[in-house]
Amino acid sequence: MIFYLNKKNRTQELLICKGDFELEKILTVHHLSFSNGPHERNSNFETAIKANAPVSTSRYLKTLPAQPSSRRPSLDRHSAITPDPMEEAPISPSSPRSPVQEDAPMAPGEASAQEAKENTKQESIDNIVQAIRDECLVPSPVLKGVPLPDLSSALLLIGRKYNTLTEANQGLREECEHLRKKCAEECEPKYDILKKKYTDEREERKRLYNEVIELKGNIRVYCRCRPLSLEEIAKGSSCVVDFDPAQDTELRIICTDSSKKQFKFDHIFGHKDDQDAVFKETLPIVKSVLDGFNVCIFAYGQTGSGKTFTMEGIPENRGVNYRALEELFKISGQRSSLMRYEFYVSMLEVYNEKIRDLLADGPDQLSKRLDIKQASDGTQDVPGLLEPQVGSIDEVWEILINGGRNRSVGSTNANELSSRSHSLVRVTIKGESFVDGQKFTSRLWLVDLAGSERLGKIEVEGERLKESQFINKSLSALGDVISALASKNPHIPYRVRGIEHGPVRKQTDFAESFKLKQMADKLLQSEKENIRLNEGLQLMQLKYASRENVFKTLQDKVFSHLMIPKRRSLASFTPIRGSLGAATTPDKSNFSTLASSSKYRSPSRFQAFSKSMIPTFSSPHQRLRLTSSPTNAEHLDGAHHTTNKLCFSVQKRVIVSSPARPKQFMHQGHTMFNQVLRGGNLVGRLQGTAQRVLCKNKRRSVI
Ligand SMILES: Nc1ncnc2c1ncn2[C@@H]1O[C@H](COP(=O)(O)OP(=O)(O)OP(=O)(O)O)[C@@H](O)[C@H]1O
Repeated sequence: MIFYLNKKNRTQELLICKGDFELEKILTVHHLSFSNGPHERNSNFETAIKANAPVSTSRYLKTLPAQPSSRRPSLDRHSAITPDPMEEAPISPSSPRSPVQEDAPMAPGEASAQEAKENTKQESIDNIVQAIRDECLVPSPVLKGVPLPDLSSALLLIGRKYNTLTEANQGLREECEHLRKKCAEECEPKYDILKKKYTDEREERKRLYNEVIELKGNIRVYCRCRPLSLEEIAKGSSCVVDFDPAQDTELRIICTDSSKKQFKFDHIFGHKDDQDAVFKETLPIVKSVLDGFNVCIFAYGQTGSGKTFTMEGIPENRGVNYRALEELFKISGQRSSLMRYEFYVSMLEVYNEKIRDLLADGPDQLSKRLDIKQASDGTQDVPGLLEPQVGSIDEVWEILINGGRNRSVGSTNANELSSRSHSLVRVTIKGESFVDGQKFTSRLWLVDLAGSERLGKIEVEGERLKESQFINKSLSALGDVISALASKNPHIPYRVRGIEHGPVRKQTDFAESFKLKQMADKLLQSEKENIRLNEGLQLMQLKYASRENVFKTLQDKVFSHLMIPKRRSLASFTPIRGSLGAATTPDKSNFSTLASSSKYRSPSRFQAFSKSMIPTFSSPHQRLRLTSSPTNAEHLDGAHHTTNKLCFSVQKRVIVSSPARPKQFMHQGHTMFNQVLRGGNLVGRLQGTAQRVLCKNKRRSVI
């Protein structure tokens, strides 16, 4: 061991080297004085080292190197510990000779041996220095410039560098602490604001996303036309799809009778569109899973149309499943400072109406029957389904490959590797926000359905036939479900009525929806018309009520007029029988009977009598028309002039010649009218209208 001192101010550093010059550690020694001789120095060393580190001081002192003068550390005056000539020789075999030994005369052989030893020593020192340089604790460029033999200077430089760095480090620590405090003081309120902004922004993004989805329709349908296979080309088959790339939402299928059937989709991919183009369209909806939305993407179509190619793809041209998961991992990496995500993958297939776990190991596990159960939160689950956690896309790919191997496929004449089951990949995502601690679990379903098959065309039998029947049955059930969901049918023919689906159904026939819209418009129109007619009717009723009232008042007046001042003249009065439209001849004998009877004197009796004699009219209009009609006039002229006159006089009094009366009638009529209004619970608007009608009626009467 070698000790060197690097003294700085009142703090000194003890550089402890292992072996020859390999720096082992640096100890800080406080208030160490070396000025009073070696003994004191030794004891000071011991004290200092004891105070700083659990090391054996005597051992250190004994191994203090006695270097040749030429190589003795030329420490500066502050850092020098010169070896004590009184000390015993170093124990270390590698230590150089002591200064005492250096002065003794040597034999020539001994000298050359000594020289060889020195050279070896020098070599080892060089190696050590080189090692220090290479693995230097302080790789200082200054140190690299130090000449090799000047080890003490090198160590000194290391020490100095160390001190400087320690000071700098301390300074940086303090500065860092200061900045941290300042940052906490200044940024905490800003952080809260930012956090709130972030939360609001996220909510807004969710809301907008929902709106977009709503506008576009939750169910989006894309169509992909695969290119003709080599086999089809060889057979001379031609493409039955008529598709204009400029109009990427409309597609026509050429039927066998050359007629065309038109279909509409959200987007149509032609045979030149690759896997990437297809995936890009699904990307926004896939991304939404990371915001907590449940998503299902499924491929549906006839056998051999390219469903498995689209969903699974091939290793050199991977499909939606792989790309979706790759994207999810990518985005989760980008959001790693804000969110923590966990991914779990399951794979299952529905084969002949049985659920099989495709990730199960061995035939026993694979044949284990699984069921769909409704969870307490209303979601559906398959208890017992394996759901390994995945941390990277490579793990996912491995799982997809393994699961795919377990899938039931068979050969039909429509597709050599036809899927005989519906395959489902379920990705469960558990997310947690670092900002507000919000947690969610969402699911992405990637479904490759078995192809619909025309049994006559694919000519299957036995097991394949059974499979085909199951496939077609389940697809038809799915068709019913989708149809019911899309048309908002109250009865959904499967369990899951909680599904939210968008208001827009892209696959809808537009002509049909236009028809429906027209019908709805008509209905609305007729409802409006109905309301208008009802209002008219009420108005008419009011009119009628008010006129009836006027008529009643007139009638009363007529009879009171007849009864009191004209009693005598009534002797010549013959009541009119029957309707005025066919007015009867006045009958004097009747009147005589009436005049002599006691009934005559009683106004009420008279009223009863007159009511029976004077025809009633369905409306005041009718009465007015009647009294002034020429037919009536015919009956009222000649011998019955008095009666006629009376009639006219009544009319004249009431309607023409009595200016005070109409006002009074109007008041009475008004009061009655209000009563009618109240009785009929009619509103002020009608009241106003009716009042106008009443006045109008009155005016007409006066005229
Ligand atoms: N877009 C495409 N480009 C090139 N080849 C395709 C494309 N789509 C499908 N193919 C090829 O057509 C063949 C049938 O496709 P695939 O097996 O995916 O059909 P499928 O609809 O899944 O049939 P099934 O319902 O019987 O399982 C495969 O050989 C596939 O590689």
